Amino acid sequence: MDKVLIRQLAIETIIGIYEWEKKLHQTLLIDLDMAWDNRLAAASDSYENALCYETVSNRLTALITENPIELIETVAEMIAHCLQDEFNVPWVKVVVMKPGAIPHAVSVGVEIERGSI
Ligand SMILES: Nc1nc2c(c(=O)[nH]1)N=C([C@H](O)[C@@H](O)CO)CN2
Repeated sequence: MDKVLIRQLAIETIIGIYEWEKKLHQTLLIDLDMAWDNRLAAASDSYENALCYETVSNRLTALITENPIELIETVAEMIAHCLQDEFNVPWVKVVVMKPGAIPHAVSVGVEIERGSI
Protein backbone atom coordinates (compact mmCIF):
# COMPACT_ATOMS: atom_id res chain seq x y z
CA MET A 1 0.00 0.00 0.00
CA ASP A 2 1.33 3.42 -0.91
CA LYS A 3 1.23 6.11 1.74
CA VAL A 4 1.99 9.75 2.32
CA LEU A 5 3.56 10.28 5.74
CA ILE A 6 3.78 13.17 8.15
CA ARG A 7 5.91 12.80 11.27
CA GLN A 8 5.98 14.90 14.41
CA LEU A 9 3.68 17.64 13.18
CA ALA A 10 3.72 20.04 16.12
CA ILE A 11 0.44 21.79 16.86
CA GLU A 12 0.22 24.27 19.73
CA THR A 13 -3.30 24.53 21.05
CA ILE A 14 -5.55 24.57 24.10
CA ILE A 15 -5.94 20.92 25.02
CA GLY A 16 -6.89 19.22 28.26
CA ILE A 17 -9.55 18.41 30.82
CA TYR A 18 -8.33 20.60 33.69
CA GLU A 19 -9.10 24.28 34.24
CA TRP A 20 -5.41 25.19 34.26
CA GLU A 21 -5.01 23.57 30.87
CA LYS A 22 -7.66 25.82 29.37
CA LYS A 23 -5.50 28.88 30.08
CA LEU A 24 -2.36 27.93 28.17
CA HIS A 25 -1.15 26.40 24.95
CA GLN A 26 0.39 22.95 24.90
CA THR A 27 2.11 21.14 22.06
CA LEU A 28 0.68 18.04 20.44
CA LEU A 29 2.84 15.92 18.14
CA ILE A 30 0.99 14.22 15.30
CA ASP A 31 2.09 11.29 13.14
CA LEU A 32 0.01 10.47 10.08
CA ASP A 33 0.04 7.51 7.71
CA MET A 34 -2.27 8.33 4.81
CA ALA A 35 -3.06 5.73 2.18
CA TRP A 36 -2.56 7.27 -1.25
CA ASP A 37 -1.74 5.81 -4.63
CA ASN A 38 1.50 7.62 -5.39
CA ARG A 39 2.00 6.02 -8.81
CA LEU A 40 0.06 8.66 -10.73
CA ALA A 41 1.96 11.53 -9.13
CA ALA A 42 5.28 9.81 -9.81
CA ALA A 43 4.45 8.87 -13.41
CA SER A 44 3.27 12.39 -14.27
CA ASP A 45 5.65 14.19 -11.91
CA SER A 46 2.63 16.40 -11.30
CA TYR A 47 1.64 18.04 -8.03
CA GLU A 48 -1.99 17.81 -9.17
CA ASN A 49 -1.93 14.08 -8.53
CA ALA A 50 -0.13 14.21 -5.21
CA LEU A 51 -1.58 14.34 -1.74
CA CYS A 52 0.10 17.54 -0.59
CA TYR A 53 1.58 17.07 2.89
CA GLU A 54 1.98 20.85 3.21
CA THR A 55 -1.70 21.54 2.50
CA VAL A 56 -2.72 18.73 4.87
CA SER A 57 -0.48 20.08 7.65
CA ASN A 58 -1.80 23.61 7.30
CA ARG A 59 -5.44 22.46 7.28
CA LEU A 60 -5.03 20.23 10.32
CA THR A 61 -3.26 22.94 12.27
CA ALA A 62 -6.12 25.36 11.52
CA LEU A 63 -8.71 22.73 12.45
CA ILE A 64 -7.16 21.74 15.77
CA THR A 65 -6.44 25.32 16.89
CA GLU A 66 -9.94 26.60 16.04
CA ASN A 67 -11.48 25.79 19.43
CA PRO A 68 -10.31 24.42 22.79
CA ILE A 69 -10.50 20.62 22.97
CA GLU A 70 -10.47 18.43 26.07
CA LEU A 71 -9.33 15.00 24.89
CA ILE A 72 -6.59 13.89 22.55
CA GLU A 73 -9.03 11.19 21.40
CA THR A 74 -11.20 13.99 20.01
CA VAL A 75 -8.20 15.45 18.18
CA ALA A 76 -7.46 12.08 16.56
CA GLU A 77 -11.07 11.63 15.40
CA MET A 78 -11.26 15.19 14.04
CA ILE A 79 -8.11 14.61 12.03
CA ALA A 80 -9.31 11.28 10.63
CA HIS A 81 -12.68 12.76 9.60
CA CYS A 82 -11.04 15.75 7.94
CA LEU A 83 -8.62 13.60 5.94
CA GLN A 84 -11.39 11.28 4.76
CA ASP A 85 -13.97 13.98 4.00
CA GLU A 86 -11.84 16.81 2.62
CA PHE A 87 -8.83 15.03 1.14
CA ASN A 88 -10.45 11.75 0.09
CA VAL A 89 -7.90 9.69 1.97
CA PRO A 90 -9.35 6.14 2.01
CA TRP A 91 -7.45 4.92 5.10
CA VAL A 92 -5.53 6.76 7.76
CA LYS A 93 -3.56 6.00 10.90
CA VAL A 94 -3.43 8.93 13.30
CA VAL A 95 -1.15 9.09 16.32
CA VAL A 96 -1.59 12.01 18.70
CA MET A 97 1.06 12.43 21.40
CA LYS A 98 0.98 14.88 24.29
CA PRO A 99 4.55 15.23 25.57
CA GLY A 100 5.01 16.05 29.24
CA ALA A 101 1.34 15.47 30.08
CA ILE A 102 2.10 13.33 33.10
CA PRO A 103 5.11 13.13 35.40
CA HIS A 104 7.52 10.24 34.89
CA ALA A 105 6.51 9.66 31.26
CA VAL A 106 8.12 11.37 28.32
CA SER A 107 4.85 11.35 26.44
CA VAL A 108 1.35 9.87 26.29
CA GLY A 109 -0.87 9.39 23.30
CA VAL A 110 -3.54 7.65 21.30
CA GLU A 111 -3.55 5.85 17.96
CA ILE A 112 -6.52 5.21 15.69
CA GLU A 113 -7.02 3.76 12.23
CA ARG A 114 -10.03 4.73 10.15
CA GLY A 115 -11.27 3.75 6.71
CA SER A 116 -10.27 0.88 4.45
CA ILE A 117 -8.21 0.32 1.35
N1 LIG B 1 -7.28 9.03 27.52
C1 LIG B 1 -7.02 10.28 27.95
N2 LIG B 1 -6.71 10.49 29.24
C2 LIG B 1 -6.46 11.72 29.66
C3 LIG B 1 -6.51 12.83 28.80
C4 LIG B 1 -6.85 12.59 27.45
O1 LIG B 1 -6.93 13.50 26.60
N3 LIG B 1 -7.11 11.31 27.06
N4 LIG B 1 -6.21 14.08 29.27
C5 LIG B 1 -5.85 14.28 30.52
C6 LIG B 1 -5.40 15.61 30.96
O2 LIG B 1 -5.80 16.64 30.11
C7 LIG B 1 -3.88 15.51 31.14
O3 LIG B 1 -3.23 15.51 29.86
C8 LIG B 1 -3.31 16.60 31.99
O4 LIG B 1 -2.09 16.22 32.53
C9 LIG B 1 -5.80 13.20 31.51
N5 LIG B 1 -6.12 11.92 30.97
